[in-house]
Amino acid sequence: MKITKLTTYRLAPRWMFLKIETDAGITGWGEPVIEGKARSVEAAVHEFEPYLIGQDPSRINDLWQVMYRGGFYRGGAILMSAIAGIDQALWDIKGKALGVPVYELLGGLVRDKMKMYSWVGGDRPADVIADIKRLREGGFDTFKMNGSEEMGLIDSAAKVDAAVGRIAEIRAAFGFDIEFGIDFHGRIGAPMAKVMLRELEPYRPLFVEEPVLAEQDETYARLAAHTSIPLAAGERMYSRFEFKRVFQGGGLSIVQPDLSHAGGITECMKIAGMAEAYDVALAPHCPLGPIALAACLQVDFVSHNAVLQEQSMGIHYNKGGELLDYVLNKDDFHIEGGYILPLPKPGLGVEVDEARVIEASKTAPDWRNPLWRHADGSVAEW
Ligand SMILES: O=C(O)C(=O)C[C@@H](O)[C@H](O)CO
Ligand SMILES: [Mg+2]
Repeated sequence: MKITKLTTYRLAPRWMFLKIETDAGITGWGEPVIEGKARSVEAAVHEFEPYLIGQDPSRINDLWQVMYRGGFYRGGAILMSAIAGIDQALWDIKGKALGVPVYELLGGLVRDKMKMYSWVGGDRPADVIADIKRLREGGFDTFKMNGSEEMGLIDSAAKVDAAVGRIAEIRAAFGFDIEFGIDFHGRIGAPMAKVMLRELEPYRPLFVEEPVLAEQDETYARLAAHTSIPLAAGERMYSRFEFKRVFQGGGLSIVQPDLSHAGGITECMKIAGMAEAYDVALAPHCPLGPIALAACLQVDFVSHNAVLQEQSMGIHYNKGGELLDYVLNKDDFHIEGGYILPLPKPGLGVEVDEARVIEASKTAPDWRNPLWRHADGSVAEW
C-alpha cells in the first residue's frame, strides 16, 4: 500500500481535519491543529508531504521518525501538531487495513469504560452552578472550569477571594458529591499560584491545571511541596523530551498531553508509559474535535494510568460546530453516567461525514483566542 494524497480541511469551530488517501482505497483521518494557528499547522502538514507520498503507511514508526528527525529542526507546537494529525491518520489506515480498532493494535483493552469530564463556565468563569446542575442530570459528576480571570504577577487579596469564592459556592451547592478540576490556564504566575493553592486547599479540587505556564515547569515541584492539591499540566508540552524534564523534576500528579499537539498516538503512548513509571496519572487534553477525541480514547483504553478524559461537548469554544457534527457514527460515542465505551469500529473508530466536512471547509473561520490586557494596558495571559 502507498500514500497517494493528503488533503486538509479547516472548519468550524476551530478545527482542522486531515485526510490521507492510499492506492488501496483505504483512507485515514487525523486532526492536526493548534487552536488559533490552523493555517500554520496546515502549511506544516503539507511541508511533510514529500516525506510521505509514495511511502508505505503501515510503517508508522519509521514515518514518525522521518518527520521528527528528517528536517533537522524539531519539536514545538506547530510541527508536533502536524506530526500528530498525520500519525493519527496513519494509525486509522492501519486499523482499517487490518479490520481492528487501534487499541487492539496497541495490546488490547485495560478497562471496559473511560471516565470523562465536562467543561463548565466560559473564559470568565461566571455562573458554573447552573452548568453543573444541567450536566449532572446528563450523568456527569466530574467537571473543569477556569480558575480566574486575568491575574497580575502580584495581585490583590480581593482578586484571590473572588476566584476562591466561586469555588466555595460550588462546594456550598454540591458538597463533595461532585469532583472538579480548576484550570489556572497559565493566567496565574508563580507568585500568586502559591497564594491561590493555599486558599483553595479547603475545597479539595480534584486537580489544579497549568498552575503556572509550561515555561516555568521547574516551579511544579516547589508548588507541590506547598499543597496537597494534585497539579496537572501538559497541553502546552509537545514531546516526551519535554515531559522527561517534568517527570525528573517532579511536582505533577497528572499529565495532560494533547493527542493533536504532542506527536499523536505514537508519541503519547510513550509519554503515557513514562508517566506510569513515575506513578503519574494520564488525563489527555482534548478541547477539540471527534478525531482528536477518538485518538485520545485509543491511548486511554490501553493505558493503566489513564484516569480522566477531556471532551469538548458544550465547551465555550465550540461556536459554529459541536463535537459530533461531522461524525456519521454518532451512536458509537456512547457516553453514559460520565463514562464512554471503547469505539468499536476499525482504525480510530470515527466515520467522518466527508460531504459535511467539505461543505464546512468552504466557510472555515480563522478562530483566534481573545487578546487580554491588564488594567494598566499590559498583555494578560488569556
Ligand atoms: O481544555 C483546556 O484545558 C484548555 O486549557 C483549553 C485551551 O487549550 C484552549 O483550547 C486553547 O485555545
Ligand atoms: Mg487547560
